[in-house]
Amino acid sequence: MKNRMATIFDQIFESKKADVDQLKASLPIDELRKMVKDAPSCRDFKAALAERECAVIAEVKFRSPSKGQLRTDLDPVFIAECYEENGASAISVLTDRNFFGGEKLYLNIIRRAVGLPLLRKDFILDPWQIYESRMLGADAILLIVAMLEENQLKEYLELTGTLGLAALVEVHDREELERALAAGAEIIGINNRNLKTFVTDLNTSLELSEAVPRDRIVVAESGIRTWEDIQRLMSAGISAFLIGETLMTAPDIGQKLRELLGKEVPAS
Ligand SMILES: O=C(O)c1ccccc1NCC(=O)[C@H](O)[C@H](O)COP(=O)(O)O
Repeated sequence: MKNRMATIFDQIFESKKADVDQLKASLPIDELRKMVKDAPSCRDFKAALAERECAVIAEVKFRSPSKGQLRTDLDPVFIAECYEENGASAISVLTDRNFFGGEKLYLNIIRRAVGLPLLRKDFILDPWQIYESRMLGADAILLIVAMLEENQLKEYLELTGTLGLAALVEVHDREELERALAAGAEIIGINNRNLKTFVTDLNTSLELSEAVPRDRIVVAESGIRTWEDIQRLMSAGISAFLIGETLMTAPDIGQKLRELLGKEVPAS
């Protein structure tokens, strides 16, 4: 990982690396590579974002490092169906168990229940996980610039494309954005969450999106709570939004999603 001040990513990196090392020992990458050949084709994540004026990637996320447990009724399929019925463009599925209460199995069961493209939200440190994502039923993966060296980012982006997956390349600041653009990222996620304080600030997306060429898709990530937030981001030309906590903590998930899409006025 690149040299910088310690953040939550350092803890996640150590834990993830230990998991991946164990997995690689039990299933060598060459075996996994052979298995991928029989995987069904991917749903088009990028097109799903591009075709709407306001595209929400709705996240299935039961726990977070910043807020702890978000929801106790753990029914990922019910939540995904609710997202699809109420206008989501894609679904983000947390598969990290240790920090986010996710499961890899969720990708498989959600894929069988809905027709939307699925983003595997995890911490990718090794090509093994990219092949694994394809096997698990993901249509797109998250590549976090802060967790990857320059050559890794390029290599992983290339492999992602070769396997038919899309990549959401996540940045937190100007320097990471430049690295993402130089690596050829087509979908740039701008994360509004400060990794040291966990405070979210939509100005991060507003400011950094100005430096993204118009032929790339910008996804504003984290801390989006209202239709007004979305309108503010849309006025800066952003048209895709990754939303977890606001949906997962809502008493009526479907209603909250319709509100975020401007299809329903919030109850006062
Ligand atoms: O969600 C967290 O607390 C968190 C902490 C540290 C690293 C990453 C974290 N979240 C990952 C995400 O990118 C969010 O799940 C995603 O952008 C949705 O954010 P939100 O709508 O604020 O749940």
